[in-house]
Parts: sequence; C-alpha cells; structure tokens
Amino acid sequence: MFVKICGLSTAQDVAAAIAAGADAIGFVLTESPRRIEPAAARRLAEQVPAGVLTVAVFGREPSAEVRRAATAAGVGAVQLHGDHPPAAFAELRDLGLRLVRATSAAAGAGAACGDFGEDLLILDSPVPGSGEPWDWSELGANPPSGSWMLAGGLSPANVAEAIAAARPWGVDVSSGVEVRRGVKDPALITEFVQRAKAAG
Ligand SMILES: O=C(O)c1ccccc1NCC(=O)[C@H](O)[C@H](O)COP(=O)(O)O
Repeated sequence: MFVKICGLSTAQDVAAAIAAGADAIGFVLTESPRRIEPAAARRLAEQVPAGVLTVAVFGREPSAEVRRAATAAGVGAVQLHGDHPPAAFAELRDLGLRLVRATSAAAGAGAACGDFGEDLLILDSPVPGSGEPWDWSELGANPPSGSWMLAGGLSPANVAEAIAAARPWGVDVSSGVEVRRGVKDPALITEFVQRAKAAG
C-alpha cells in the first residue's frame, strides 16, 4: 500500500512521516491554510531520502506557474487538482517529474491511471484538503485501474475500512492527521501510516 501524507510544513512532521514509512510527502503550493512557499518546500524536500517521493500540490494555476514553483521547490512530482485537461499534463511532461492527477470520485470512476497522461491518479472528495469523506461505495463495480490513490476524509480511524471497501493502490491524507487545520500531529501521522500499511 502506497501511503502519501499531504500538506506538510515543518521539519518535525516530515521526519515523522519518513520514520513511519510514508512513500510520498506533499507540500501545498496553492491557495490553502497549508500553503508554503517553494523555497520552504525545497528546504523540507532536502531532508527527504531518495526513496520517498516529494510532491508539489497545485490547483488551477497555469502551467507556467506550476513549472516555476515546482522547479524552485525541487520536488519529484507535481499534483494537479481542478480537472485540468490532458494538454496540461503534456505541457509539464518535459519537467522530468512524476505527474499526479487529482479528481473527484464522480469524474474518476472507471478511469484508468494514465488516461490524461498522468503517472498517478488520486480520487478525492469534491473539496480537496477539506477532510470530508465521500461514499467510497460510489465506485461500485467501476473502480479506477492502475496506480490510483484514495483520498478525502481518511484518518487513522477509517483508513483500514476504506482500503477494504475501495481496494486502492494507495491512500493520501491531510486533515485526518491534523489536530487543527494546517497543524499536523506526528503521532497521528505514524498511526495512519501503520494502519494503512497493515490494511494493504
Ligand atoms: O490541502 C489543501 O488545502 C489543498 C488545497 C488545494 C488543493 C489540494 C489540497 N490538498 C490536497 C490534499 O491534501 C490531499 O491530496 C487530499 O485532498 C486529502 O485531503 P484530506 O481530505 O484533508 O485528507
């Protein structure tokens, strides 16, 4: 089970995610209470070992801004929210970074990872980073295929149930490992990673 912890902003939280065995770490570089500057993301990314994927998270920024900020942050991947068209992923391909497409369950049911030129696919709640769970049974008999992550309202308390219900390749969390919006709890990060790995 691939586990991504998103919205990190302190060295302590990054260290907790790495120590717990997270596979990917996200830095929010778009409008959000979790937003950090690309230079801050670079400082955090520099403490991440090569085997852990660092991800810069964006919303509807134009490709030129995504390129500028992702390059400044020195990350290994770019995550785009906001239902960008395939052309947006094609425009970023020459950056040499992994490309992550985040979309809602309604848009992603039956999708295949790679449909838009992405390397990883995330099925999220309609409001990313809100911590709002959605009805995983919406996927029904039509889950995505390939390397797709379940996100949206996951927490240590429900991640095992979510994995059993949706059978994703990976999971992604932000709010569920926070004590309040934008403030992560290292103990919750550790618990989330352990429970997700045990369930997968
Ligand atoms: O975190 C944000 O505020 C955010 C804002 C705009 C686009 C994406 C954002 N976050 C992405 C994520 O944290 C995760 O990929 C995912 O949405 C999980 O969020 P949560 O439901 O809070 O666990």
